[in-house]
Formats: sequence, structure tokens, C-alpha cells
Amino acid sequence: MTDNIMQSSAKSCRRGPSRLSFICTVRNKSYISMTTNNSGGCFNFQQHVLHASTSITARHPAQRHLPFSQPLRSLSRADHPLETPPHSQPNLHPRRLPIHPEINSVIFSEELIQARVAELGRLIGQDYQRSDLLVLGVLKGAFMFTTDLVRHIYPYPASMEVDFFKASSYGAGTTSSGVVQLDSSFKKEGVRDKHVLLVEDIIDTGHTLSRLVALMEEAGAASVRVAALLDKKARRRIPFQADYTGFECPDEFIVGYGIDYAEKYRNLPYIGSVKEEFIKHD
Ligand SMILES: O=P(O)(O)OC[C@H]1O[C@H](OP(=O)(O)OP(=O)(O)O)[C@H](O)[C@@H]1O
Ligand code: HPA
Repeated sequence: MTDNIMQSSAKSCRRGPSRLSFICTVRNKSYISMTTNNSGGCFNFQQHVLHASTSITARHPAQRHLPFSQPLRSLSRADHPLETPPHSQPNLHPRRLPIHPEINSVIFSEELIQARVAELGRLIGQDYQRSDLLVLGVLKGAFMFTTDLVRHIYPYPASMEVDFFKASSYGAGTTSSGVVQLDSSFKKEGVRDKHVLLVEDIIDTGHTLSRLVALMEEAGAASVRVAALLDKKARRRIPFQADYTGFECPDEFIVGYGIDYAEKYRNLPYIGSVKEEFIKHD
């Protein structure tokens, strides 16, 4: 079954107001459709669906005749047909990279993340269509989410700026120090009188975001909202609710899609948990 799916190509990904379906054409011409419930602002994932959708990795049309082992960089520009997906469709990046050997299981697949990020972009676009917007990505964890999200903010705000600054509280461990460290990249003058959207990868204890929202308010922002890809409610120490949330996150230390463990795994296009033997316990 998995082999079959691995050989498949994702034909379409449809979104409705209350469900999201992945439809794949499998080599033997059968169809697979998976649905997840999508309730309001927060996507309630179903574990079995996520694991299933993870294995739907399609090959780029230009890769069809290449062995899987051939690196993508050997393809020339001309090999890539310029197909621009309609703005309203999730951005399915066809690829077939093996799961990282130190990853235990994929919790949010690349396809699912991309679909949800596109959806959040449209929600944000609708809310800011008549105002200016300063999108502030919180480094390093939110670098990937921010760069994907801004491409999907539509309708376009009257004007939009994108910037980043660095805040951290975890160091090389898996627990928050509770002290949020900012570096000099944050300049208060840069947010004065602006409508700020803070973009974060994850809310865990809530220390980082409660500190950052207070900081924006002190700096004189006209308004402050928060978009967080993941919300790990079970670990909250300080009450905090984001304005735009991607997914509820299970109570596990997760990595990937910008999120690290001791600076590793930020490059992964999906989010998963690390195998126990690769976590250092003090
Ligand atoms: O809700 P909290 O418990 O405060 O956790 C959330 C924060 O933790 C992570 O940052 P980290 O300190 O690991 O820095 P990084 O973004 O550079 O990885 C993450 O990117 C959030 O900023
Ligand atoms: O689950 C997590 N993983 C990585 N970094 C984090 N920072 C807060 N929570 C997490």
C-alpha cells in the first residue's frame, strides 16, 4: 500500500468550508481520498489521517522519468514546467525525500502544513485588506512559516512590510528557561503606530508570546495580533490565545518546518518528533 502511494502523483487537493480532502491517483488508477475536519480557526487534526497523508508524496512531472535517487539539482530550469497553482489552492510541492532517520514519526505532513498556511494567509488577508500591515517573524523558529505565510496573504493589505527579529528561551534543551532573550535586531521605533502581526512557529508555555505582545504594546504599535502555526495547549504556563492558529499540537517535543532541537532539524519540510535515542537528557 505504502509503495503504491509513494509511486502516486497528487492530482488535486480540495478545500471546503468544513473539510479538506487529498485525492491521489495511484499507479493502478485507483483513487484515495482522505478528509480531515476543519473547525473554525483551529484545524483539529486526526492522527491517522495525518500519518496517511504524510505518505502522499508526489514526484515533480519533470522527475517522472528519473530514478528516485537522482538529485533535483541536476534538473535544468527547462525541465520544470512553469505551472502556477491558482492562489486558492494549497501549494503542493511534489517531492519524495526520505523521512529523516532521526525522526520518530511525522505529525504534520508537508502537504497538510502548506494547505493550512494557505488558508491562514487568506484569513489574515481578509482581516487586513483595508489597513497597512507589518508582519514580524520571530526568529529562528518561525522563519519558514513566515516566508510561506506572507506569500498567501490575500487580499493584499493596503501596504505590507515583512521583518524579523530574534527571541529565544529554550537554548539547547527541551524545556523553557522562562526568560525570553531578545537580541538587538528589535527596534522599538520600527513598530510605532503600525498594525503588527507577530508570526510564531509554536506557543508552548506562552512565555515568549506574552512577553513579545507586551513589548509591541510598549513600543506603541497601533494593534498587535499573533499568528502561530502550532498551539501546544497542554504545556501552557501563562494563558495565551493566538488570533490565527494553524494546528493544535500534541504534548510532544516537536521539530521541523523551522522548529529545532539543539539547532537541528529546522530544514525538514514536515513536523515530527525526534527518536528518543537522539534526545540528550541531563
Ligand atoms: O511558548 P514558549 O514556551 O515560550 O515556547 C515558544 C518559543 O520557543 C521556541 O523558540 P526557542 O526559544 O526555541 O528559539 P528558536 O525560535 O530560535 O528556536 C519557539 O520558536 C517559540 O518562540
Ligand atoms: O516542542 C517544541 N519543539 C521545539 N522547540 C520548542 N519550543 C517550544 N516548544 C517546542
